[in-house]
Amino acid sequence: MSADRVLAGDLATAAGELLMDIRATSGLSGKELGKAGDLRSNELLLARLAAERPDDAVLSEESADDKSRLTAPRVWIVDPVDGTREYGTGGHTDWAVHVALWSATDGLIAGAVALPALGVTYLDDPDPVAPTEGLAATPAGDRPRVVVSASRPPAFSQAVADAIGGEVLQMGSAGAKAMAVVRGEAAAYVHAGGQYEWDSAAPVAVAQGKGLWCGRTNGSDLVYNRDDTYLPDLVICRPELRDAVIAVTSTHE
Ligand SMILES: Nc1ncnc2c1ncn2[C@@H]1O[C@H](COP(=O)(O)O)[C@@H](OP(=O)(O)O)[C@H]1O
Ligand SMILES: [Mg+2]
Repeated sequence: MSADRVLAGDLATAAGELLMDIRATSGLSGKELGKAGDLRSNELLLARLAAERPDDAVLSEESADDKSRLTAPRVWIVDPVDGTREYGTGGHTDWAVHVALWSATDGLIAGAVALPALGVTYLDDPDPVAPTEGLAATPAGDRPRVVVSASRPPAFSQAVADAIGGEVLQMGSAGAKAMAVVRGEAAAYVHAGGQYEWDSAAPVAVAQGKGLWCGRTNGSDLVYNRDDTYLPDLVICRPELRDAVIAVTSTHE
């Protein structure tokens, strides 16, 4: 396994353990807990990357954007807490730590998504993931689920579900929703209306590694390490559903 992939996994796991510790011992909750978690997880990720990959650039949700990344051959794209709202709320499993590595020649070349509340970290390797529950409640039936943002569900959510004979399920965190597809708890994750590169880079690296289809809602490729980090829409789905999903999402722009 590549040393970069191992490092991505180690960093996401370590930051996730720190976040669990902060949540258990800080006495904070809600927005205050989210703020503390963002800050301390970011510090851990930046310190470890500076020590172990001093020549690489970093793009983090919680750091000022250093534009030297635009000419760097390798850029780590990290989200110290994805699903900050859910992290701050007791009892949620749908929040994540994202660590991805982008290369100027090959795009996303390593990625890890930790789901700390479930004690698991997924890597962008091709190893199969056994079907699991834990993010979503056990479904009543066997209809495929389309996971969408709980706070900002896209207007086309129900139309996508109808197109694949499925149902809509709201869940926090882009990483958790992407991992719900990886884990077989959902068939597709669709988003529109706003997001940034750090929200999707690591989830997409992992999902692509597992053979899922990832792209924009108009069917085009996701492009990372752009000057403007706004990357507002996203589809991650089982490859056989790609055409049916895009047929709906591409007409809703
Ligand atoms: N309309 C929007 N504009 C900007 N960011 C958005 C957004 N909708 C979702 N996001 C971001 O995407 C991530 C997943 O959101 P959601 O849980 O709603 O699916 C969150 O990241 P953070 O928690 O890292 O801020 C959230 O801020
Ligand atoms: Mg995020």
